[in-house]
Amino acid sequence: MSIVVEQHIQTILRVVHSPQLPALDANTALIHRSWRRCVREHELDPTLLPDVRIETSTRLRECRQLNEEYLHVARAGMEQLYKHVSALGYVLMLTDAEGVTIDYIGNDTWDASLKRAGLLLGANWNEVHAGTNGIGTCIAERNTLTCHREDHFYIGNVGLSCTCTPLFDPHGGFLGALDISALSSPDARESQHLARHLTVLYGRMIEDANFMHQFRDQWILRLGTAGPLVDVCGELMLAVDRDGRIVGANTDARRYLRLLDSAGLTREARASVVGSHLSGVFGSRIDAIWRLTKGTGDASSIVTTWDGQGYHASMIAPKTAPRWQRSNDSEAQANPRKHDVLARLGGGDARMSTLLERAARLVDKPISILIQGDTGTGKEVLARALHDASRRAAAAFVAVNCAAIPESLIESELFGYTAGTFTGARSKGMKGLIQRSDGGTLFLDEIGDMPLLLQTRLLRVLAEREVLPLGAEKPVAVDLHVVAASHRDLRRQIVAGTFREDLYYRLCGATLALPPLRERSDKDFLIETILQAEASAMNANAALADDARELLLRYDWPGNVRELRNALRFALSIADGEAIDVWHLPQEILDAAEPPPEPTGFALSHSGHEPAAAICALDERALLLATLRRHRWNISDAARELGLCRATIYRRMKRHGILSPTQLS
Ligand SMILES: Nc1ncnc2c1ncn2[C@@H]1O[C@H](COP(=O)(O)OP(=O)(O)OP(=O)(O)O)[C@@H](O)[C@H]1O
Repeated sequence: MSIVVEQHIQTILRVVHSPQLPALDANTALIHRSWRRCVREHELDPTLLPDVRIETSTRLRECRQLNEEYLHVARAGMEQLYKHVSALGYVLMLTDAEGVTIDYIGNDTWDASLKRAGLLLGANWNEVHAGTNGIGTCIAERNTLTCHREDHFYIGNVGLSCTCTPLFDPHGGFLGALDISALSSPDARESQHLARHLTVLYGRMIEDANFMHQFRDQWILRLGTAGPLVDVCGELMLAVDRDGRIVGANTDARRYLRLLDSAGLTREARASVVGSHLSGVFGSRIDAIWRLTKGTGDASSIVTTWDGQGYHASMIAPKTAPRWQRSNDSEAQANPRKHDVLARLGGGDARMSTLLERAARLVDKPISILIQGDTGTGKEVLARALHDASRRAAAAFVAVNCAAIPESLIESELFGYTAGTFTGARSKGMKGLIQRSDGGTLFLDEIGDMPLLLQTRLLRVLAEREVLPLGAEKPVAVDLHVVAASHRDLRRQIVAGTFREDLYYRLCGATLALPPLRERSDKDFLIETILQAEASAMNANAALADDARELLLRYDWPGNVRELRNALRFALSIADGEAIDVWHLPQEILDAAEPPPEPTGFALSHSGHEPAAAICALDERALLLATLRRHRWNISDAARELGLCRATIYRRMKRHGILSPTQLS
C-alpha cells in the first residue's frame, strides 16, 4: 500500500474513531459526518477499491420515465450551465432521489476516462455503497457540498472534485441532485468556489422552472427585494388559487415566509404556508396583490408580511386551464376510466394531482409500485384505485397486511400448502394469497414488517413469477401485479439489515408518496366526499355548519384521512339527524381549536392568590351559564362578551356539561 493511500485511510479512521468531531467549516463538517456514517452505518471499508455501481438499461429507463417532467425542465438548465463550464473541464450529472444518474452532459474527448471514473449516465452514487462523494453525501445531507479530492471515502475517487446541490419540488419533496464534477483539479478546495456558486444558482433556477411548470394553471406571486428585477428573478414564489389560498411555495418561500397563527404571533412556517390564505402571511396591501392580477397593479407594488418584511411583488397569470379539465388530454381521452378512478382521490391539491397523474401513467405498465405515506393517508385506497383503473380490474385484488398476520402463519397464508402438509381442518391443502391474486393485484401492506426469511421467498416469486406452496414439489406459475406499501423508511431498514435491498429494488419500480392530510389543500373536498358517503350509508343528514367546517379545516389530523372519516362518522351519530355543528365534533378537535394563551376577557380575576381549581371551575361554569342565558343562547354574542372564540365556548359547554335548550329538546 502506498504512503498516500495509507495516509488517506488513516485520516478517515482517525475522524471515524475520534470521540468528538472538531468544530470546522460547514463543508468539512458534512464530509466528516459522512465518513462516520460510511463506517458506522453503511459498514464500508475504506481500504477497498469497489467499482461504481452502474444500473441496468431497464432500470435506468424506469428511473427516467418516473422523472419525466423533472428531467425535461432540468435539461434546459443543465445545457445553459454547461455553456459556462465546459471549457473548464467539468461534466454535469442530474440524479434522482436515490442517486441514479438520469441525465448527463459530458465531453466526448475524455469519454473513456470519465466512464472509468463513474461519471456517466446510469451511475448510482448513493453513499450507502459509493461512500462519501458529491452526489451521495449531498443526498444524505440534503445540503449543497463540495467533495474535493481526498474528501472522497474510497481512494479510487480521490482524483475527482465534485460540487452538488439538492433539488426540491414545490412541496418540499426531494427530487434529486445537480452535480458538477471534474476529473482533475488544482489542490486547493478554493478553486471550486465558482463551480459551487454556479451549481447553486442553476439548481435554484431548475427548481423555480419546475415550480412554474407545475403551477402553470395557477396565479404565481413573485416576491423579491430588488424592485426592477422582481419580474425576472423574484426569489420567493407562491402559487395562489382564485380564492387567495396558497397552493405551492418554492424553497425560499418555504424557508423565509412566516404564518400568522391563531394566537396572533408569527411562527416558523413548515410546509404550512401551503394550504393557508395569503392574508395569513401578508399583513397589509393584500388589495395591491389582487390589483396585480387584474393588470392594474403598480409594477413596484410592495407587500408587507406580518413580521414586517417588505417585498416587491409581481403576479404571473395562469397559462392553461386546470390540468384535469383539459379537453385535449390525449391520455385521458384514450382511457377515461383510468383517470376517473384515480382522479376521484384528490380535489385539486397540487401534490395529489401530480401523484395521481403519475399513477395514471403507471397503470398497466409492468412496474411494481411502492406506496409510501403515514398511517391513514390512503395507501390501500390508492392501491385499489390502481387496480380498478387497470385491465386487471375484473380479477382479484388481494390485500395482505404483513404486520397483522402472525409470523408463524404468514408463510402458509402467502404461499399456501399442499394436501397432507399439515394435519387438521385444512388437511386438503390451501391456495395461498399469492395464488389467489393470480391475474389480479397483490397488495402487500406494511411490507417493512415482513420477516427476512419470507422476503427471500417473495423475491423469488417476483423474479420468477412462480410460487412454490409448502410441501409442493413443483412451482405454480402466477401472473400478478404487485403493489406494496409502507409507512416506514425502507432505505433505513436496508441499512439496518432488516430489509433486503434486492427486494426493495424489485418492489419500487415506482414510488408514490402520499402527503399527510394536514399538508393537503383539498381538505374541503375530502370532507365533502366522505361526509356524503358516510351520511348516505347511515341514512343521515349530511349538512355541516360553517363553524364546524372551519374547525375541521384547521385541525392537524395526526391520523390523516382515517381520522377524518372517523370524526365525521362520530359527528353524524351524535348529531342524530341535525346538521353537524361544532359541539357534535370529537373532543380532541375542539381541544385543538383552543388558542394557546388564556384570553384575558374570561380570566377570572382573583387578585392576590390562585383560587383552588374546583372553585375556579365552578365560577367558570356559573359565569358561562349566566352569559349564555343573558344572550338567549346566542353563542356568537356570548363569545364576543367573554372575549373567546365560538369553538372555545362550545368546548367549555361540553366540559361543564352545559346543554343549550335546542340540545335538550
Ligand atoms: N381519497 C380518499 N377518499 C375517501 N376516503 C379515503 C381516501 N383516502 C383514504 N380514505 C379513507 O381513510 C381510511 C384509511 O385509508 P387506508 O386504509 O387506505 O389508509 P392506509 O394509509 O393504507 O392506512 P394504514 O397505513 O394504517 O394501513 C379508510 O377509511 C379510507 O376509506
